[in-house]
Amino acid sequence: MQLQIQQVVPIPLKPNLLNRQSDIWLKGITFLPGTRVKIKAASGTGKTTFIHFLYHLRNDYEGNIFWGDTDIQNFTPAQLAQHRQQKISIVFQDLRLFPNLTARENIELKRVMQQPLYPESTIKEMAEQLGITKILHQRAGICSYGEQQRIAIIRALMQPFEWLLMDEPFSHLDQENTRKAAALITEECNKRNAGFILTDLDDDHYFTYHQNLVL
Ligand SMILES: Nc1ncnc2c1ncn2[C@@H]1O[C@H](COP(=O)(O)OP(=O)(O)OP(=O)(O)O)[C@@H](O)[C@H]1O
Repeated sequence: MQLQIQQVVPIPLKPNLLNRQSDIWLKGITFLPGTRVKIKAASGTGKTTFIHFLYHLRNDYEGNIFWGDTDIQNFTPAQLAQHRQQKISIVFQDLRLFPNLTARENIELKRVMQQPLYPESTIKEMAEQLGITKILHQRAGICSYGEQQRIAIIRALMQPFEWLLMDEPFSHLDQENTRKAAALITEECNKRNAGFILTDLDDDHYFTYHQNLVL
């Protein structure tokens, strides 16, 4: 499924953005299926805002966002729910784990929210790959931010998707753990022929991107 952004601008930020150069705001841009897109921008320039527009958590923008042929504003609640279960997955910047559930329960909830894509054993396999097996039984709320980030990444990989949205997904990880997480994400996207959109403050060398954009 291709994604098209047409002349999008956040209404609250419009006065500030009109004087800035951007590859995305107020532009026409297409993200082809299965491609890897990096969006780099300084703090406070709208990365989270843009990701929330794509996931339809916010709609205070002008312009249009098309997932395939459908303007996201025209999705019914049922279509949006199905879209989020089958077509797009997300790693939020603020992670949004349930603090009183264990790491495993947070991931398991996502696994069973639709016809499960993977057996339960995959949770342990991915946790081993990312080095968080020991905290799977621990409440997410007492896990370190780096551990929580890895839980959120595995949770996002538990469901089917054509696009994975990731908002500064490695901000609490050291280089070695980022390398491992990037390898797992690449493997999972390749299995699904899926694309991803990743935001970050700086350049990185963990992926080869098809599009490298500045917000
Ligand atoms: N609903 C809103 N109304 C008005 N301004 C908002 C709203 N939401 C966010 N902003 C402002 O929009 C700007 C961009 O915020 P956003 O969180 O998208 O930036 P960001 O690039 O993700 O930042 P960071 O890298 O620090 O996480 C900020 O100045 C923020 O205060």
